[in-house]
Amino acid sequence: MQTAAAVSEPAGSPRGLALTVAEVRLTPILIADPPLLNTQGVHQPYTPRLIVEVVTADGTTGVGETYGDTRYLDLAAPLAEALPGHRLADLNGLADLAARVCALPEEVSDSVDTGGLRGVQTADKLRLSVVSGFEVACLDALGKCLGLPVHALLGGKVRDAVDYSAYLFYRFAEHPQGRGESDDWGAALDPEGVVAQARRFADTYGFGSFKLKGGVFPPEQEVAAIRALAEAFPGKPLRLDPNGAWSVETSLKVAGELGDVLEYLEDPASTTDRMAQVAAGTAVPLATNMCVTTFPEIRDAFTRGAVQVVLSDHHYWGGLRNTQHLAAICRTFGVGLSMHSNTHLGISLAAMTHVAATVPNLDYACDSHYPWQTEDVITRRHVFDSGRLAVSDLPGLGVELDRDALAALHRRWLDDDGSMRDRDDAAAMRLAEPGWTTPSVPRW
Ligand SMILES: O=C([O-])C(=O)C[C@H](O)[C@@H](O)C(=O)[O-]
Ligand SMILES: [Mg+2]
Repeated sequence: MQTAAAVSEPAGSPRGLALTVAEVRLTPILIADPPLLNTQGVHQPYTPRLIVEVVTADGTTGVGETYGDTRYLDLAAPLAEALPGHRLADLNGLADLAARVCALPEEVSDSVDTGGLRGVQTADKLRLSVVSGFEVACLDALGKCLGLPVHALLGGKVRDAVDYSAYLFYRFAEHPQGRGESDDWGAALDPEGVVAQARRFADTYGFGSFKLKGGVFPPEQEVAAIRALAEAFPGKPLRLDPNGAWSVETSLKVAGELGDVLEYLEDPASTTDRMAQVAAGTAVPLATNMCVTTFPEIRDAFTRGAVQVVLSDHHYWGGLRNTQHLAAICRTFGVGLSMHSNTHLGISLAAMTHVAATVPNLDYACDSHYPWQTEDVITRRHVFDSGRLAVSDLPGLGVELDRDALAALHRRWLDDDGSMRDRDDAAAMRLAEPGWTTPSVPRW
């Protein structure tokens, strides 16, 4: 085991070498995903992720995970090539290195694409999403070398367990045209289906708060589903997230109808401007993982009171340390903080849990898609107990790569004809509803 002093060893010394990246492995994979509905369409049967491994000169391996669509892979490749020789502890240098070596795709500029479920798509955000996977891998390796858990490298945990929330989706029983894997959840397309799904989440994982992904059906149907949840789970925190599908007027109407049971309303309307108008007309807190997903968006949104809770996603924000910086800014402005989740595996869930453990102002139970993911690349799946995950004190992230599982999921990626390698919920929906296109917002 290395000592903490070894972090500052000269790079050429034997101990310094042990803390230096010697090799990077990138493994794109496709993981099974159920037919979950959102305002853009339905999840494809398989979704891409990228697994990052950094290997030190003494053979220690650290793992990270991030989005795996082609545009992320294109940026990850040159960073992987440039990383050997980089010191694990030089995390600040990672983003600089990425800025130097990653040529951005031509179609991404700093001002394009304000739509989509992941908020703006700027060049910086795309690159930071890639950097996040490398940062987590370096932290995992560093922790293993030093015998310290990642939360200790981030300054130390302030809690021993992190609360998660049940992430409910309207869903089909099967993927359109019977593609992909089957499961036994059945369809959830009405309030009864949503309550049954919530009941199973509560019974299996002990979750005590519930988020419903909305923007799928006309708002009155989703209001009815939230009312049904409130009746089935009296007093439990409830959230509704239509991913910006509503107008300001519709958002205010829903806030008025559900104000007594909602913990917060998540991205009822798209854009900071619309969110500010909604916030001005309701006392229901507004949360976002769409209009504040980058540092440059913070000032406008916070000074206008457009959002009361930021749902951080360490991938978007550039890693675990940037998430801590975001937390400090939120604290300064009196804005709440929690965590967003997209389809992800156990490496990212471990990373989320480590950073969440270090943030004093983590005010709400975090989102996680993890219960929907039946496949993983770690040897022991995370287990929610009473809706919480214990914070690991093992060195690094505390997870171990399952090489057989990784190889099988990579094989699926290799065998794919290209149709699953970039997430496209609208394309998947067209198989159920020919002619479907991504609805423009506001949809209602
Ligand atoms: O909270 C959110 O907005 C999300 O998690 C966005 C995701 O893309 C979600 O809508 C999904 O996976 O369908
Ligand atoms: Mg959201």
